Amino acid sequence: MAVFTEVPPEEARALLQRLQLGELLALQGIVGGIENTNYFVTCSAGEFVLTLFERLRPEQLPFYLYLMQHLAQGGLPVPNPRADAQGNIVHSVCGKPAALVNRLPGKSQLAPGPQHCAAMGQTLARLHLVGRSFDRHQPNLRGLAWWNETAPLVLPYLGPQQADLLRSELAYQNAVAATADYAALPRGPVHADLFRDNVLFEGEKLTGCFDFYFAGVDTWLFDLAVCLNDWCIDWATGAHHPARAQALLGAYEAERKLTDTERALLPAMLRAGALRFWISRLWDFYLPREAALLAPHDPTHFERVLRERIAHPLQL
Ligand SMILES: Nc1ncnc2c1ncn2[C@@H]1O[C@H](COP(=O)(O)OP(=O)(O)OP(=O)(O)O)[C@@H](O)[C@H]1O
Ligand SMILES: N[C@@H](CCO)C(=O)O
Repeated sequence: MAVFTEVPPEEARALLQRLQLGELLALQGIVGGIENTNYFVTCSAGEFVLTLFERLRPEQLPFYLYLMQHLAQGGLPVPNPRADAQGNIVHSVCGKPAALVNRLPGKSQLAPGPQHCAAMGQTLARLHLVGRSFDRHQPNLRGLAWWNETAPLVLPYLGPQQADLLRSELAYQNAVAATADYAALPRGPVHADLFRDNVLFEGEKLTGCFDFYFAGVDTWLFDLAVCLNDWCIDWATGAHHPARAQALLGAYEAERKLTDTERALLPAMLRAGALRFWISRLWDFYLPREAALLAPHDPTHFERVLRERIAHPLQL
């Protein structure tokens, strides 16, 4: 359970009052996530999700919250943060920065078929296109600079083969990032963590994308690679699942065609997407915070995915 901070009902009531959302009817801690404290809040005005930010600094939050608002206003099924009478969307609860967003309907589809992947591809392309008119800027804080900083912290815990892979892949990604082709990739606000457990469906209809707290400005191709690495693989081996990958890419390209440079760099970005989550999972596993100990994600999964991406680059 990832409730790092217990929220007493009085604190939730005070927030609802500030936001003019009526009476508190129920407050329930959400078991699941590993980054933030989350509660479902039921009140007279409806159902909401309260998030207390445990790691992010208050000055980093407006980018995420205004991006969600921008995307929601652009017609995407994204939670829309509630503002107080002064227009503030970053609140304070139990001394932590916090946000209250509408609860989206639906359930995560953890065993998606091609139809779900197509819905994901279409929504991802729309998210990129609607994001073009968002005027705030914050880099992807889990990008190359963070990989370079964090790899030395986890290397001491790895065996020699893992350490070799981590060092050589990091060197490869630094080299890719220095090329003119990489600099030419289209970019904008990206979600950067759009895994199956951050998306909701009712049947085959995609009804929600949430957890924008790793979003940032980065290449659209990186975002696409993160999705392909989670939605379109054989979960046991990490190998590509061709039918699902085709469905996701086809639906994405029906909204926005990939450039030739993007097509050429997709195999490298698939490796980058695997490396990013291998490093963050190693970091959470070997250098955990207290509550994160309860449900660390398996780092070896992304080691496998990375080895697969290197051994069998995706042919478009
Ligand atoms: N707006 C929303 N509408 C419906 N359910 C939501 C919403 N936001 C969060 N949830 C629920 O809360 C759970 C945890 O949220 P979230 O994934 O954002 O937490 P986190 O700690 O940031 O997680 P992660 O480990 O994925 O980074 C989700 O799995 C989902 O069930
Ligand atoms: N999606 C991440 C967790 C952080 O959101 C992972 O699976 O490692």
